[in-house]
Amino acid sequence: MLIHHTIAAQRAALRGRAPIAFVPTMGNLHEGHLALVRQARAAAGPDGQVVCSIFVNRLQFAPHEDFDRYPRTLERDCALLREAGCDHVFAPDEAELYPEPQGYKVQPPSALADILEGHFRPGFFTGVCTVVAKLFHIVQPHIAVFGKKDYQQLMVIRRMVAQMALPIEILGGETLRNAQGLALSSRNGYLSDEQREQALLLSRTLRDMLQRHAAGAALEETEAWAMAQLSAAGWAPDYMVLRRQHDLGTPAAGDALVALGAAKLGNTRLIDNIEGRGA
Ligand SMILES: Nc1ncnc2c1ncn2[C@@H]1O[C@H](COP(=O)(O)OP(=O)(O)OP(=O)(O)O)[C@@H](O)[C@H]1O
Ligand SMILES: CC(C)(CO)[C@@H](O)C(=O)[O-]
Ligand code: BAL
Repeated sequence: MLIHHTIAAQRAALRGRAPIAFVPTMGNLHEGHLALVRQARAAAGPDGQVVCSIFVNRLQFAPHEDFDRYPRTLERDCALLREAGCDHVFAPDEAELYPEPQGYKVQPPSALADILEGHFRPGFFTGVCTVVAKLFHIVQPHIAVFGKKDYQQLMVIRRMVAQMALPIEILGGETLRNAQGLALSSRNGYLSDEQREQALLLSRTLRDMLQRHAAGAALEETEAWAMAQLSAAGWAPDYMVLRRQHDLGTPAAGDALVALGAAKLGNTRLIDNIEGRGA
């Protein structure tokens, strides 16, 4: 496995073997990331190349968010990636990826990017699309793998690739959870032991939302119930909603559903989602 800190070195190293399968991350890797890398390895095949990028992208963080304290653990990450079958780690610093202020940006359509995560993190998806587009230009992958844990992000990237006619197949990776159901996330590292137990409420409530709705509860009633559950347990929920899987619009009868939620537990903001089928 090779580690590259410059765009030139990454580009030069990738000449030759195809297909290239790419997993973009912000580092501080856990089993969820490694599952995406294994998925990329399987998709690339023994003759292809797997690239994982590690870059904490300032553009997608608001000034009050956790950019500065986001964990940077490159050495440990590289050891895990080697084990998981990665061929190249692309780990540029900010001066390499943004040598001048990034004035050219990729702005996704409002209908998809200004709802849910984008509503509570204004500009987030512009930051994500800009860095992902730039990484795509550098790595030029044939395949890229994104986790379903960031459900809306996966959808935004799929639409970007389709509308921009990028020759990249986007694969979605299932959300890895711990034994109790908590979605693995780098930000779980901010939680105390007690908060880790409390954090289970997020996935449980999402699951309960799907069940309640399937049993006949109205959409608004189910969403209000979920918000109240979290608030009563001391969380500050941003949203707890049922949407249709296809485009995150308001579901109609028979649509395949996804329950999505984001909430703060103490100072830590967690997101999760669970796919299901409605009444
Ligand atoms: N539990 C998980 N299972 C599968 N994929 C995941 C999981 N957590 C994150 N990913 C995916 O890994 C990729 C990189 O995500 P990122 O580095 O932001 O990790 P993260 O754990 O989601 O961090 P954060 O706590 O910042 O949300 C994304 O495509 C994301 O959806
Ligand atoms: C896709 C990504 C690496 C872009 O910075 C980030 O949003 C993430 O880790 O999900
Ligand atoms: N996992 C999505 C990246 C972020 O929260 O900034």
